[in-house]
Amino acid sequence: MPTGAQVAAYHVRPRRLSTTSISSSSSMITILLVLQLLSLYVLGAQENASEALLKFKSSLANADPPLADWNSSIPPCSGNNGNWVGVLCFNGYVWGLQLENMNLQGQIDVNSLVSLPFLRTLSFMNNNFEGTMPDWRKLGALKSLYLSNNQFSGPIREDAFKGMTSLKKVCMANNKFTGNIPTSLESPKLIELRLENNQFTGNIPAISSDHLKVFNVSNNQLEGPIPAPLSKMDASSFLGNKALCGKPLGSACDPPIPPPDLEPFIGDSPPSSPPTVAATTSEQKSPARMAIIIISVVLGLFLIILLLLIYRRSHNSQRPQLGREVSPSYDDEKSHVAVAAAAVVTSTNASEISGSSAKKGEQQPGKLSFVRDDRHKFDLQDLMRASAEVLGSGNFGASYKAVLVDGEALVVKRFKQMNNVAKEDFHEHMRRLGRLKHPNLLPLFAYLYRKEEKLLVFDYVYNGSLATNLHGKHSAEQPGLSWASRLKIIKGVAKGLAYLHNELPSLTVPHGHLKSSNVLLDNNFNPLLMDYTLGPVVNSSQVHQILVAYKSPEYEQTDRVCKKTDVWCFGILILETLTGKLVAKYLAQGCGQYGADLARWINAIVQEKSTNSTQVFDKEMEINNERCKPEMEKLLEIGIACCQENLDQRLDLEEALKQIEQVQEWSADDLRN
Ligand SMILES: Nc1ncnc2c1ncn2[C@@H]1O[C@H](COP(=O)(O)OP(=O)(O)OP(=O)(O)O)[C@@H](O)[C@H]1O
Repeated sequence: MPTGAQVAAYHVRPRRLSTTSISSSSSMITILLVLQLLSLYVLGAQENASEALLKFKSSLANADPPLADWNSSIPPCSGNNGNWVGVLCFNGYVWGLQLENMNLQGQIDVNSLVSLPFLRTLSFMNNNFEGTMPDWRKLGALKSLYLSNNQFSGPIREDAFKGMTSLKKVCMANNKFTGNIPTSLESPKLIELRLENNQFTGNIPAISSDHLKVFNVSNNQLEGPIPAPLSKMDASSFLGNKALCGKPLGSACDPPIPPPDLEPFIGDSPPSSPPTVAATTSEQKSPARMAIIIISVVLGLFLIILLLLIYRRSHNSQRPQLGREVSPSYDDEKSHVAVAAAAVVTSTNASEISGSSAKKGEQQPGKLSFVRDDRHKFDLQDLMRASAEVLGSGNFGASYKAVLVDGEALVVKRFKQMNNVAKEDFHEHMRRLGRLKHPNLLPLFAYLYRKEEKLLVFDYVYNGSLATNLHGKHSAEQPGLSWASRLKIIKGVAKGLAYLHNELPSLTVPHGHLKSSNVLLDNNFNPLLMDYTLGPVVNSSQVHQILVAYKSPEYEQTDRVCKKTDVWCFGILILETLTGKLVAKYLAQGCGQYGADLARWINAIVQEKSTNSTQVFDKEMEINNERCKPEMEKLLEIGIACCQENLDQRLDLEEALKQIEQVQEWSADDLRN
């Protein structure tokens, strides 16, 4: 975004020119002329911007209807307001394009954007752009570039970002990029780089920006050592690759293979003595000798490995094995939980070791604390023996599904941003969570306390989350959620929330992290809230970044959250459930500027509702069923009333629940008639 100073500086250019050409006789005339020139200049700039954007639009496929209001009858910007959809303005200038979720295809005509001097941010996320990476270098002043969730493919040239030294955020996740990660991405100002879920190969370049906060290359085909500056990132940022090694992953890297020109020295003349001309000549003449050397080295290595294996076997049979035995069929990602758990074991401090069966001197796992009496207990070793897979990585860290030997499926969630709370306070809070009991809450049943990280253990829920059910692929066998299911889910969520509010009246925001991936669905599509009531133990410096509640308008405006903040999160959940529109990226850390984007997301739904109330609903529901439609509309009204920025106008939870229950009663009546 251009600063006022930048814009002023830009205005000054024509002023200097004009002052030189005007005589100094009358300063008044000068000022008038300057102002006139200035306004001509601004008008000119507006026209340029219109032209540039219309040229850009003409290169797109499917631009109408989403960009239908892009036309020259009105300038793209008035002050800080964008008159054209997706155009971000400052002081009358275009500083960004945010063309997301529009099903856009075709070419991105970078050249046409060159004449927008203050363009700093571009987002084309969640569209259908295909083909190779456009050449952005002509937009050298760009600060953020969001291309995630498209179909871009092929390799990216090494110098694709050369000279773009202002880049702070680059998001290219969920495309089909191949080849190496371009080294030109090493912008010194980089804060965020997201490349996950592509097909990048080779090594990770040494990206070393001091500002880097978000980095993700998971689910590519990368290999080799993780560069040292990136070792401070979370391990989940590197999962699902071909063969990455080093910190923060558990796997150590192999020592580097000696360069080929050193090989002739092995077992021959000492490395320090330079090869004689005679020796060199004889080596060149004797490939057979080379082959013998290579074979002996390979045989030697084979023997060493064999000896190591024999030693490990006899060693292991003498003492219990720590960590899961990784069967050869497990892929890298699945075995990672064992690595994670092993990390917990090896660094557990002695006072936490479960005592009863511990033999002196043996390494023991940390002790799991169980918070419910109605569950059978097991220890961390059982967990480590479990087969495991990564479910995903959220704002806190990764979550793993682990199936115990007896077939019980669990979810282990790692939390790293909970290390500022005193140990006893943490235990007390976990016990408090353990006492909560409601049909719409997923119960916490065990946890592990370590200073640097915490593990929380829950039941695995087979039907997935509301998010995956809403936004995943649907087919005849797996249809989308029906209206009745959605209503049942919303009602259950409201009841779970109301229970938390009643049970925890002293908490400012009793849930604090409500979003569709934190609502799981049991076999009967009853919702189960998870990740609730974590606010009191999350590091206060990170709550804003991590918890959804802290992305609310009131937090942005007043730095405070309140009970109605949960209602705001609930309102968004209702709108997402009814429209099927993806909101996750607006709530996620990083990609996208939060406040304005989310407000726009809500407003777009409100506007769509007023122009065509059927259009706004997810087509997967029975939108043409005349008996359901009034109910859907009523629920939508409630959702909107929960999303009001103004706290006085926003429903309180009790009222929202009451109104939602009425929707269901009408539904039952309707169906009976
Ligand atoms: N108990 C569970 N049973 C089944 N799936 C689960 C369970 N817990 C989490 N998941 C799913 O695993 C995935 C990762 O969850 P995780 O909680 O780590 O991230 P998130 O919900 O996306 O973000 P956040 O960390 O902000 O809560 C999500 O799709 C979530 O719905």
